[in-house]
Amino acid sequence: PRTTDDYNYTNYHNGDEIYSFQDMLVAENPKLVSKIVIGQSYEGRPLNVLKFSTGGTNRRGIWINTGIHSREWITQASGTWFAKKIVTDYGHDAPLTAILDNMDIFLEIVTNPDGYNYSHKTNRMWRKTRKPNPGSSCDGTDLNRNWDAGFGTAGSSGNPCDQTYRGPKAHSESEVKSIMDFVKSHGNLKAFIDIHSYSQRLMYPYGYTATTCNDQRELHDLARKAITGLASLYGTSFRYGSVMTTIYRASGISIDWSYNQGIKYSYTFELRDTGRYGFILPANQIIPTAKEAWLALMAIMEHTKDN
Ligand SMILES: CS(=N)(=N)C[C@@H](Cc1ccccc1)C(=O)O
Ligand SMILES: [Zn+2]
Repeated sequence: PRTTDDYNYTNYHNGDEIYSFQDMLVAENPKLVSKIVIGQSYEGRPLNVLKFSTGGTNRRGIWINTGIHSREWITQASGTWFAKKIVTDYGHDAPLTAILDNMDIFLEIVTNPDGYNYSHKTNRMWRKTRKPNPGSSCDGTDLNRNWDAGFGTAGSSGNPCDQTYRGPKAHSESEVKSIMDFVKSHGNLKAFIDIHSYSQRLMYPYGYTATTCNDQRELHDLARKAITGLASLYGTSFRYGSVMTTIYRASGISIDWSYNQGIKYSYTFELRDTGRYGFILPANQIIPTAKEAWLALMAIMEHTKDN
């Protein structure tokens, strides 16, 4: 495709195609979109973050990432659709325009580029990174168990052959460390949203402990509002609540770390479906999935702007 208008959003794309989409989007919208390279993956791929900003200096920001688990292709595809939606709606949709007139949005679409490449070329069901583990024949670390929040406690594995292998130590993986460093250097992020698939859930901290987080009431009410908006489009139903109570104990997860950094509106999505297709969601569900999820994201972003 020569432009992001004739990019085919109804299909899945490999890492190179998504990276060229990102460059096209920046070139087409130089006053609204820029690309920040926050680091590189183990195999040397750039970790690209799209910044959507209408000005100001270090405005309050919203962080969104997709594709931490490479096989969850619906999330990178939705992230691509979100990026195009933002530039399309700015100046035309009043709620989105108000968000961007007050806040910046940071979107990392291919958060695990090595794993994503591997899931296209070699093993569709690959989840982790591609860094070898010394002393083991099993490669890769689970980027959603490597964060410095309850790291190494129950809810992750110390076995490199497990899908939830946490890595040798907290933020040992460059893909996690790069986001951590960016979040800390920015210092003014108010929302942190990590998008996964599948099982149709919207969750907030904590995963590493059964302790109720301080903002549980507000996060629960906002989650309910968000999934109500999501369901208004096609009737898709999401469960919601804390990670621990809604899915299972999970330690070293992104949103427990971001919440403990003081980013109150820390959420994680599990997009479609509930298991019929699982990670292999048919491409004809990409746009409906992205459209309904966008309604939930808008509810969270509007609330963040106003609080
Ligand atoms: C199917 S899955 N791997 N996306 C499920 C995902 C659930 C989860 C998301 C966010 C935080 C904690 C737990 C995970 O185990 O990482
Ligand atoms: Zn996942």
